[in-house]
Amino acid sequence: MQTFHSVAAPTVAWWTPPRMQPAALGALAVEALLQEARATPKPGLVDRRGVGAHHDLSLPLMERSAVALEPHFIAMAEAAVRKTLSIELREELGALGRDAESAMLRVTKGVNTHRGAIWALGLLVAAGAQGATSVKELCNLAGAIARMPDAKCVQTGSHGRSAQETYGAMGARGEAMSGFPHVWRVGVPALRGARLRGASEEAARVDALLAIMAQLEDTCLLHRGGRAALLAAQVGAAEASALGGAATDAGLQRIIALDQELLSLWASPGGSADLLAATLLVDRMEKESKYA
Ligand SMILES: CC(C)(COP(=O)(O)OP(=O)(O)OC[C@H]1O[C@@H](n2cnc3c(N)ncnc32)[C@H](O)[C@@H]1O)[C@@H](O)C(=O)NCCC(=O)NCCS
Ligand SMILES: Nc1ncnc2c1ncn2[C@@H]1O[C@H](COP(=O)(O)OP(=O)(O)OP(=O)(O)O)[C@@H](O)[C@H]1O
Repeated sequence: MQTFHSVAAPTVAWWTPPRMQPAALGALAVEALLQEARATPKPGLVDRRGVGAHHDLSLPLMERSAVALEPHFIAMAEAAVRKTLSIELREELGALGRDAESAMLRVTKGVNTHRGAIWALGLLVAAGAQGATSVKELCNLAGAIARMPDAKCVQTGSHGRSAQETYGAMGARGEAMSGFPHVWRVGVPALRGARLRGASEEAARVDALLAIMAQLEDTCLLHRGGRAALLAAQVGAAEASALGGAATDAGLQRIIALDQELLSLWASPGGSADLLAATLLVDRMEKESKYA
């Protein structure tokens, strides 16, 4: 008769992926900003073709600004390694974010190249440094940090605030406090869906931008061109996506027509561009953390 010996159950060691290091997070944030700025064609925005609806921006300026932000993203990640999730961390990130804005303005001689991006990518880098790895975890944790009060943040007038007062738009703060829904629910699925359909990497990035533009209440558009500009951008982006996006001739034609519409309205979807950079960053962070 066969005897059965009891076998000790194997010890299950919970494997947690190693956290990404601050230097790596800073480098990925800059890479995402460069990829966003260079992605072409983007309606109304700076890209490799030109300056879009901007008199004070250019691709070389966006690139210099992005590179100058690297030590600031690293400092934000280091703060998030040192401190637990707390108001102290929120306040330190706020101070570092304001330092990063000052550095940006020094490099660009006063031009706002990356204000919204410092906010969004700074929060996401901090979430990565705290150990979040998946796209959803990163957005959730960044949202939790954004929802904490920062007593040291002095509220000054901004275009986003005036769009909030005039149109009730929640803007960059609202997007972050809601856990970046336009990144994990819209941008990342659009980026990965386009790649799966065989689009080139650049076309997939433009398609992710279109998906975000079609849904976002972008305070850059509202501030420059009111509800008419926001509607033109949302409808045009949705139509370009429906026609097949940047990988198809019909989609490309609609993108170029939208570019013309936005230029005639002197309007630019800067918030959507920031969330494209955030999308590219979390997409990479999730992949890198699997092998970190
Ligand atoms: C929250 C910020 C972006 C200010 O927002 P506000 O709407 O008042 O200002 P402003 O109009 O100058 O900039 C908003 C920028 O956000 C982007 N944006 C616009 N609409 C949206 C949107 N719906 N979703 C996301 N981003 C958007 C645009 O690029 C725009 O330029 C930020 O500058 C800030 O206050 N930072 C404080 C420093 C801080 O706490 N940092 C912490 C972590 S880095
Ligand atoms: N490729 C890009 N082209 C243009 N803007 C971008 C791009 N990528 C990101 N942005 C975002 O758009 C914002 C710039 O938009 P805009 O020039 O409308 O803002 P502003 O300086 O607040 O306003 P204005 O120039 O009307 O006075 C930046 O904060 C930046 O984060």
